Amino acid sequence: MAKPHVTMEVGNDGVAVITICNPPVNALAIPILNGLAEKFGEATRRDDVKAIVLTGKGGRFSGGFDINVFQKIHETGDISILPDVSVDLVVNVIEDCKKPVVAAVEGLALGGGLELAMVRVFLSAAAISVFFLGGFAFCELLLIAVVVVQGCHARVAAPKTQLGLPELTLGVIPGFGGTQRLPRLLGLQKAIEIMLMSKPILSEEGNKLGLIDAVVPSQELLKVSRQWAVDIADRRKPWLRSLHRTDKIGSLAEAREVLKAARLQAKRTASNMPQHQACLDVIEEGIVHGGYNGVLKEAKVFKDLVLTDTSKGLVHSFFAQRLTSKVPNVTDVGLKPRNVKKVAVIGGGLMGSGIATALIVSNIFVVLKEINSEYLLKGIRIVEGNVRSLVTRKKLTKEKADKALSMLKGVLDYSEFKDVDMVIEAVIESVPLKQKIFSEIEKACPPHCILATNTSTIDLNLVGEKTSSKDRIIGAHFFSPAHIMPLLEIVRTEKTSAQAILDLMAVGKTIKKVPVVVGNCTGFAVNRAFFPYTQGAHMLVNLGVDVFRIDRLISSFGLPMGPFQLQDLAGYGVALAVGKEFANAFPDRTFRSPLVDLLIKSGRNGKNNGKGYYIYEKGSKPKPDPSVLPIIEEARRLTNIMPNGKPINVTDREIVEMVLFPVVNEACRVLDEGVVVRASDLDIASVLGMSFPSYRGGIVFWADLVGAKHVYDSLKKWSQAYGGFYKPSRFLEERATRGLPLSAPASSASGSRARM
Ligand SMILES: C[C@H](O)CC(=O)SCCNC(=O)CCNC(=O)[C@H](O)C(C)(C)COP(=O)(O)OP(=O)(O)OC[C@H]1O[C@@H](n2cnc3c(N)ncnc32)[C@H](O)[C@@H]1OP(=O)(O)O
Repeated sequence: MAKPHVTMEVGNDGVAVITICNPPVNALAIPILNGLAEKFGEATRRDDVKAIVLTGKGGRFSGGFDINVFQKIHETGDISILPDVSVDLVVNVIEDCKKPVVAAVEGLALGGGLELAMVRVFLSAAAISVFFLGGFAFCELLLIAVVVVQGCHARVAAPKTQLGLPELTLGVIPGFGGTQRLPRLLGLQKAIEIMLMSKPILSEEGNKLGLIDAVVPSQELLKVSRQWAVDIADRRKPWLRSLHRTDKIGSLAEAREVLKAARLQAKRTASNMPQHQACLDVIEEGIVHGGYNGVLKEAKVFKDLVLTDTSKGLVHSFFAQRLTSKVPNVTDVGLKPRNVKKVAVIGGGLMGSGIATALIVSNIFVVLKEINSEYLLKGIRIVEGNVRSLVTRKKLTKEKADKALSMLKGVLDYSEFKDVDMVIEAVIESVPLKQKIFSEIEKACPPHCILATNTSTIDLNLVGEKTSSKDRIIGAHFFSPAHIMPLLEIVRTEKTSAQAILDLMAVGKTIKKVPVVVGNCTGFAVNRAFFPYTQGAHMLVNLGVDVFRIDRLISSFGLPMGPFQLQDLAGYGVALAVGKEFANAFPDRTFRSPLVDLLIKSGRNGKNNGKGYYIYEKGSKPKPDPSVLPIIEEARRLTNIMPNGKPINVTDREIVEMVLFPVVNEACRVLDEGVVVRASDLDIASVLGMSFPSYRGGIVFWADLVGAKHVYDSLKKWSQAYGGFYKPSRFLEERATRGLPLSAPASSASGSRARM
């Protein structure tokens, strides 16, 4: 593959077309920034160049600054590798260039990519200044506010080009001046929305808002951009005169109101992430003290944020998610995914209907099978409801919803199965029933058909025991609600063929899930690692800690709700069934709490009947129910584990750790047994399947930030005080004593047993 580079071609029209070449997304890697500086310098100097068009190769303008650089900083702690001179040279040279520059934007212009394209609008004239941050020199652009704009500028875009500043999703803020320019171009409200929600807009909307000058068909993009550049150079099109624009920002008082509302919103939705408030501070600086000061503050804050744990976690999550699509011996052996056009889903309950919904909205034809017309009708109604709710939430247009529903066919027998490419069984968790279904579908389906089960606990070898198609048997473990939750665990046995895995991965991507390939064990990767989560919480309650305090602390840590509210939401039946499954599989480390049984006996079933740990009333938030306290007391009396009969005294931090370290401990076993290909797969699975906060990077990444030694020492101390539930695993002990991160590959630690 060619190294990242920048090309320049000068045409007879006097236009130099400068092209960023760094597939697949033309990330602004350091060689690209250097290349841009060089080519802009050359174009500025050459007499035969009168205008410049900046574009990206391969139909994508640029996906922004190279995120690998952030990762390197996180690994080494060396912030000096952040480009200073090169970035500045680029900006400075582009800025200083006295020739018109037109950005020809296609596909996407994100982050630094969009900021490059925006440069000329806001910046009028530039000079370089050097200032010092934390001991190293950082060249930065100074805007001279009083100089009338000499440059000119335009952005021409192809239809449906994505324009956005998603830097906050990486724990930083826009760092090439985006915090200052976007509000001036789009107005404060819209710019804040784009930055804080990291939500791109399309070129059509950008055109309406004034960010894009023209939207033209892709095949005409370069031609029109060249002509535009020539027209500006020849003064047929006006030179944009943009001093420090404030026309779209409004008065200071109005701006402050908008910022205040945004701050409140960010406090509610992103309380643990510093980049949101920081971004608003930087925007405010520019509004109150002018764009120049805003740019200076942006540069400083950007560098501070790159070093935060939040940025480390989010950048890790970014790469971890993408790494899941690389599965040794599956994606690297030259196989091609086969086309899956028609899928049969067996079972029209919540899971089956959710899966069917996910498939049809992605244009895959679905045959939904039930055992009788009453159940079938119910299933179809659920699918219709799911699709309608996607329309209500503006995730789907009405036309697409109608098309999706036309791709669903309900059936009561197997006659439609003769040409399906995949079956996904989603019936109740009963081994004999699943075995019967699998031996039937083996006969009813064509020989290439993949036979998948959505079981969340049953051993796949058992499911396929009565078939002779073991290579086609695979787990497709969706998370509820299946049409919304982004994780798809693909469970393989020793016999599942690489082709079947690859095909299911491709289907997963088509239906916009993140497929993570895992091994076959009780609970697979996510449920297995998280089974001690609820038990850890119950252990604490039985040790005398307040239920609502635990929930509050876990929510403040960043999970969407605490373990008890989650139990209310899922229903106690689920809690009991799952608890039993894990107690059978891992009796040595199961804590048996009588609390759920007592709650059921007292007529509670969580959110389902409006009575759980919380009171559920329509239209209001769940309220802690004080009448649950005597039931908890009864549970404590039965377990009798409080030392000297008195509640334990624990800090807030210990509470969070006593719930989550047992999860880390089980995650260690998952790693040790090779259930996941790599630790980062478990990280992303925990984020997407359990809503573990992505800004903490996932369960293993977070544990490594905390430190394996601290996790190990704590668990050891608790296991001595409170028993085997906390006993550190062999893997954790080894990593902690050898000073190795939990995420280090098995080869870094002798004795680890990778089984995949
Ligand atoms: C100073 C500045 O203000 C700071 C910045 O600009 S920070 C960067 C801001 N930009 C972003 O956050 C965009 C990040 N990228 C994305 O959202 C998506 O990759 C995308 C929408 C561009 C493309 O999505 P999609 O087509 O699904 O491809 P996707 O699989 O995600 O990416 C393709 C490859 O490009 C890489 N990539 C994408 N954006 C990248 C970037 N900005 N830097 C480095 N690599 C990047 C991915 O890691 C992946 O690599 P792989 O093939 O080795 O796994």
